[in-house]
Amino acid sequence: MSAGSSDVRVFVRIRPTPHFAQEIIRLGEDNKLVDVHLRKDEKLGVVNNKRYDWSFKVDGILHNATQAAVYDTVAKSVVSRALQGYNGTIMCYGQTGAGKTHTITGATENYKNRGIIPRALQQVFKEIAEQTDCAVTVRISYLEIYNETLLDLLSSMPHVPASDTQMTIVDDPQGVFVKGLSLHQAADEEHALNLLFEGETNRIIGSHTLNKNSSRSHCIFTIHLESHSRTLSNAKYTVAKINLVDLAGSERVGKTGSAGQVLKEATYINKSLSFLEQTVIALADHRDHIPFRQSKLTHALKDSIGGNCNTVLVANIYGEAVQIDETLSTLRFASRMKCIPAESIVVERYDPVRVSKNLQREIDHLRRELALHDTLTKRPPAIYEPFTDNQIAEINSQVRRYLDGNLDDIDIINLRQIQEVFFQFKMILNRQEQEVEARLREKYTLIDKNDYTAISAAQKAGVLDPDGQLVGEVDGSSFGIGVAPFSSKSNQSLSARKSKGRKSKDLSR
Ligand SMILES: Nc1ncnc2c1ncn2[C@@H]1O[C@H](COP(=O)(O)OP(=O)(O)OP(=O)(O)O)[C@@H](O)[C@H]1O
Repeated sequence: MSAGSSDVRVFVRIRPTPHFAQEIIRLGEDNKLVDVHLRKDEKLGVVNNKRYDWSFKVDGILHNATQAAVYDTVAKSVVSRALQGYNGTIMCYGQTGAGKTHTITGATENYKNRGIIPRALQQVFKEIAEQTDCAVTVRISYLEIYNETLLDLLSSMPHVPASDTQMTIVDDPQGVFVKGLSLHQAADEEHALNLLFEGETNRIIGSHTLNKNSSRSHCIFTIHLESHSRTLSNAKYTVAKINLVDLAGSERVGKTGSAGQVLKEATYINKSLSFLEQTVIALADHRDHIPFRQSKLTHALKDSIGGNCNTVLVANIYGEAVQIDETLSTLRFASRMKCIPAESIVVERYDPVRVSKNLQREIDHLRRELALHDTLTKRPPAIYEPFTDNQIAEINSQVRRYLDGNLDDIDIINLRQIQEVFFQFKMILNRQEQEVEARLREKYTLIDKNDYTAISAAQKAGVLDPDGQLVGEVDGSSFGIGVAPFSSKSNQSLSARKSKGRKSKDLSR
């Protein structure tokens, strides 16, 4: 497991407009400061509690930036690091119509204006082609969260089995995953782009005053990368994912003129974004409890916001004066995201097939090594295979002869033979104990030494004295205290004690 430092990084992207409110929104010369200055409301008087100035520190401002420049600034390093095994998330947040979908997906009809996802796919396959030491498998999934329901945007692909069961978000020690979401292996960039276009056509889009193509859902396009070494003996491999998140935009329904279904959707969107904000505040405050499970969105993003992930937020703002409340709200969210701690690590896994092959190779090597030593020291060769029935019978016979005094020593040959000798000793001992017990039962009625009722009855009958010693016979039967099975060690001594004296001759028969 290796670590890499990566705080949550935050960029502000401003949607181009001829009416940019430069008297209200001032961009720092270092391109890292956004100041918002509101004109004092004369009607409220000179002294009032209303705040008029804000300053937001970010990692970069993308003003009039091309799609290519946005990609290089925001995404390039996240993708490169994902190919080294670090999880990455790029998330676009902002009011409706501010340019989130334009940033993350871009204009599909215009190659120059393609967004982060198609560019990330291009970079992934380009870098994979350049790698000589690793073989990387790319898989794609595309999740939509619409009105708190999980939908698979790639379920219409061939080979995806129809499923009646609802998808669920599962917390797994290896990360959060969506059970039931289809994963599609993509052999090349073209194949991966087809998956993106397929998912795009299935997205739920609505229309309102601020955006005629407004996303009515949150969408997470995930590139799953599994990287195996080309050196076959190397069993380690890494798994990483890049989540590209296009959030639905917050909206003031009065402004957007939403009604009916679009209004219902807006309510769900605003509610889930409010839960996202609460989660971000809890993470930034290092609270013990983070309310990830409050909504599907926060649950699905549980391991994608900070923590073990290179997380980048693009805060999309619409820089017109009339949108300043929404801009302020987006910038506040952005500055909270910036406080979330993150330290991504590469989690290495082991390929069980390669591990087993390596171990077999190691065993073969050690056997050859041992055989060489045996030859040099003129020892009998070690045996690695299980004993045959004949070999076991021979060892059993040796042990018997040893116990009977007909064999002085059992030659030690190897570990496996020692284990078999011990096992045969145990078998013979068990069998002898059973025989002894059977003979005792012929002579005695054995009483369980813990069966106090039976012992007391025997004492009353006068066959056992108060110390448990045998004193007589009842109806011709002798009594002894023992327990079945007789071989139980704790009781054996007592039985033996009972047997001694009077019946030892019988036992030696
Ligand atoms: N940087 C930009 N350059 C050119 N056009 C842009 C830019 N940002 C946004 N647009 C245009 O603005 C319109 C709205 O953008 P987009 O759909 O991306 O907004 P959104 O934030 O995703 O909205 P919603 O939350 O409603 O889905 C689109 O027509 C888009 O092409």
